[in-house]
Amino acid sequence: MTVSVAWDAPDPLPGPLVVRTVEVSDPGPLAARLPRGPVAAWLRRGEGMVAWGRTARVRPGGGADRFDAATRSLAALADRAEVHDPLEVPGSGLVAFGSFTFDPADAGSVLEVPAAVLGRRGGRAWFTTIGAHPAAPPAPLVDAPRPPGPLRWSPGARTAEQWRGAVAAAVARIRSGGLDKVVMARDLLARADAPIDERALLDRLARRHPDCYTFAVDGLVGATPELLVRRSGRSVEALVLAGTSPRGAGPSEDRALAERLAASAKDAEEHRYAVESVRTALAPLCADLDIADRPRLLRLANVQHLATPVHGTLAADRTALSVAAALHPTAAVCGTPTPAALEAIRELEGMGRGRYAGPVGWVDQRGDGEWGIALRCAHIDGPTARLFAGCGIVADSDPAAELAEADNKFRVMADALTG
Ligand SMILES: C=C(O[C@H]1C=CC=C(C(=O)O)[C@@H]1O)C(=O)O
Repeated sequence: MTVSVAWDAPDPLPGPLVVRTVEVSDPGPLAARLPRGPVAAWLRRGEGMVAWGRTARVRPGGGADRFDAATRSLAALADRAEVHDPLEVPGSGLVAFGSFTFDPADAGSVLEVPAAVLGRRGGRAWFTTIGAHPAAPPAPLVDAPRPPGPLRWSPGARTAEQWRGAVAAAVARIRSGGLDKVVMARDLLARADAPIDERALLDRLARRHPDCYTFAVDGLVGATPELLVRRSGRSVEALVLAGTSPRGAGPSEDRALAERLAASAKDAEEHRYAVESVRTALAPLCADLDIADRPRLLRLANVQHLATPVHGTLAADRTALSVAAALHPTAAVCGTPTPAALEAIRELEGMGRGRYAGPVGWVDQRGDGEWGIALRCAHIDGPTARLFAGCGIVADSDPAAELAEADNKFRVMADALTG
């Protein structure tokens, strides 16, 4: 396996990497500050970070150790960094944004160090420059992002009908034994007349989905509700999601749908597998681990989910990325048991997931960071967007209902693209 660190300056590395963080006055909505060019973002409820430019990029290739390979490259970079960071809050100083493939067999994972970062946490804002030359401080944008114009839509790897058939095949496989749950996903393609400006999507997503984590890393853009891990010192947190219902047209239908979700044995089963996969991964890493006994309801703009909060204390020092690596893939996106579910996904989905359903987020030089599961997202490549949505399948799943659920999940990105 190859690990490459590609610099936008000539090799070998251009002397020490200078990282400078300064406190700045409130910059207003972060997404509105992004200039044109490569961007990265992690935003929720007005806090988080936006980043631009590219000082270093690591492409660790495929393999189960792609997370370790990226971590080693980042550590080598941190070793030669000269960091001036008077704030020392999670995300200040040297920070990298990453997005990893769902399937260990797939190449395409990326960890990148931007040239400039604008962040806000707990009401304090900062600006960081990373690189041999200081980047320009954030200024009001002269080139406001343009939303995509008219789009042409087409099916991805499978038509709706074919995907329903794949879900039926997954149900049959579960009923025949050896597999308890598998998450089946599908993709959808949209094509614009001109390159899609990710900044317009970020702005819409962050405003419409304040309870989700709006993210962008190397063309993967979305708003995920699922927190794989937040690491702050020895403290870790996660929010496990699985089990979904639509939103109602009004409050009473909404409540009725929520009650049906809470009472559904099928959704409880889906959810239980996801929680147990997180417990199994975190228990060996934690000195204490607190997982709620019963899920609560998480209401989002287009769906409602069963959600279980998780809190723990790490037994030994580990970076946020290393904890994310230990957790991936949870049964919220793969299934139970993991190897049989991964095999079923490879055989039945008929597509490569790329970085959809993989960890996406950031890690700083202290090891703090936040990683979500890349859901409700699209891969933007020039004028094309490839949207993804998946659903947990258990023995009692109904393929038609799962198709409707996937359509609801597509809406997050479809609406961000269309207006
Ligand atoms: C796989 C996805 O959602 C997961 C997260 C929450 C609820 C899910 C479900 O109810 O099936 C999925 O496990 C997706 O949005 O593509």
